[in-house]
Order: sequence, then C-alpha cells, then structure tokens
Amino acid sequence: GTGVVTATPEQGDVEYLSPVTIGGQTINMDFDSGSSDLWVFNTELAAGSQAGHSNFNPETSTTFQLLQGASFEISYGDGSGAAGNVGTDTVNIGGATVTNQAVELATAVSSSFVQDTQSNGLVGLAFSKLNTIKPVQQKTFFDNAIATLPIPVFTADLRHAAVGAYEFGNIDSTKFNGSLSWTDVNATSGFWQFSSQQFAVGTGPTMNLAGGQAIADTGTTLMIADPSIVNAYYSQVQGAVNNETVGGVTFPCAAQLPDLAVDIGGNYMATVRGDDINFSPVDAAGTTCFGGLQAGTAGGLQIYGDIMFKSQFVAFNGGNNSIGMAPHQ
Ligand SMILES: Cc1nn(C)c(C)c1CC(=O)Nc1ccccn1
Repeated sequence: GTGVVTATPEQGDVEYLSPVTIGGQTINMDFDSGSSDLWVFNTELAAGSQAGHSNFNPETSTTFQLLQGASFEISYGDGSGAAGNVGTDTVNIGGATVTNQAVELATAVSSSFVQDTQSNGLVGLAFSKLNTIKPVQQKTFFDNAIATLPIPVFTADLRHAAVGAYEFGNIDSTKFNGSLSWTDVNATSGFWQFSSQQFAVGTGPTMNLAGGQAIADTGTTLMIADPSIVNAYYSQVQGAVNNETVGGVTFPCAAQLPDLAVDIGGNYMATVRGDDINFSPVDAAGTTCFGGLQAGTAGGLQIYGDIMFKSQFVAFNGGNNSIGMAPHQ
C-alpha cells in the first residue's frame, strides 16, 4: 500500500520531522534523501544523550530482533555523526510497512543531534550502497518497500513554516503546479545526483557552471552551491558580506532577495524563491540575516537542501532512478 506522513518544520525550518512507527512505537524522525541509514535514539544510549528525546525501546517491541554482530557508524558532511548496534523491526511510515527493516540503535551521537530534542533519528532515503552497516550492508526503508508500492516513488512536499508531507507509492498531483519535469539521476555516488550546469539570478542572464553536479538532499537545511553561483547571487544583494565570525554570507534582513533558478539535469530550471533564501536572523534585533544559499568548495558536489524543497515539490523515482520537480501548488 501507500504511505503518507506529515513533515513538520522545526522552528526556522532547520529540519522537518515525520512520525515513524518502529515495533509499535511512534517516533518523530528526520527523513534524509542525502544518506542511507535509519538510526534512532534509544534506551541503550547514555541517559544524558537520551534526555529530552523520544527513545525507542527494543525490549518492549515484540518484533525487534538484534542483528548479531552488526554495527553502524555514520558521519555527515557537516561533521555530525552517530554509531551503534543494529536490529530489525517492523517499520510503518504512514501505512507503508516493511517487516524486516534494519533499525540502527545509536550508542553514540554527536552533540548537534543530542541538542536537537525535536529530532529522534534519521530515515535515510538515498541509495542503499551508502548504508554504513557492517559486516553486511543493509537496505533503506524505501529499497525494502519499493516492490510493495503501487508505483516505485516517494515524494517530498516541504513548506516554509507550514506542515507538508512525505508520501510513498503515490504522486499527489494536487500538490504541485503543472506537470513534473523528470531528470535521470546518476546513482553511482549513492546520492540522488544530477547535473546542474546553469543558473540565473533574478531576471538576469543564464550563466554556466561547466561540469556542475548537485544532489537533492532533504536532510540538509540550506542550499550549498558553487562559489561562482553564490558570488553572482549575493552581488545582487545590497549589504551582503561574507561574515567569517558567523560562518557564511549575511545581509541586512530588510534586503530584497532575488529568486535563484538552477538547472536540474538539463531539463528544467528550478526557481528557488528569494524570500526563502532569507534564512534566519543572526542577531537579537533581527537586523542581520543569514543566507539560505551558502558556498561549498569550488567544483565540489552541490547540495540542494530544504531551501530548494520549500519552492519545489520533488518526486524520487527508484524504479528508473529519476527525479521529478515542479513548483508547489
Ligand atoms: C554533504 C555535506 N557537506 N557539507 C559541508 C554539508 C553541510 C553537507 C550536508 C550534510 O552534512 N547534511 C546532513 C547533516 C546531518 C544529517 C544529515 N545530513
């Protein structure tokens, strides 16, 4: 069957949380199309790390089974990470159910996860080749569910400061304008990766980023793009500065931010709304704001995170490894 769950933004759209039922226990988790481990806060974690979180208890699940000798260790591009043991259990996401899903029980998590008490783990939705479980790599929820879904797709409908949805096995055409533009992804990296070689700032000319590549990553808050894009963009924003102390580009909160259009696989220019690029104030007075568009390394992989998803409805097709996009309804 299909599955649909709410995607509720944390304060400031830092991440989006969705209910996941593991062995009958419902836990709010962060769906991440940029990684491939399903790991959860749990009762094996040190009490200090458990504090404030919903913690899965493998002992009270009648369907949990330890995967003897299995472990995981994951680190994310922002330096955060988690590690621990592994079991299997029945995982139900809005009705879409997998009976033998690898559930990774963190015994160590980095401070950024401990501090974010709204989030109790991640559901990795990239390709299973990125799963970190050893000695035998395991499959993602989507990989395990795909054969049972009416269509081999999940969709992300993320909104600014409003409740959206993740859906498995169905594309709700009431959620986007017009029709989806489809692009083949290159799954070799394990990410939902596509070429992104052109961009335009506001009503300006289309500019080239030869060889540009990007991933669609619901687990990343911002939009990490090539410095050439970032510089071209903020050259159009009065008062934008690269603020070393804050760790990225800031500008006056009153600044008028242009839209940014980015190429998706050569088939579609996805427009990211300028006001979504005004991410958050960095000072109490709300005078200076932090940009939702920040620079990655020149020539590196670009990460189109939640800032893009707030403007674009995205369908992930695991049947033919493609991504569909259209502006939100
Ligand atoms: C890949 C990457 N490089 N850099 C600099 C960043 C910020 C990323 C994205 C990233 O770390 N995303 C993430 C973090 C925690 C949990 C899930 N996803």
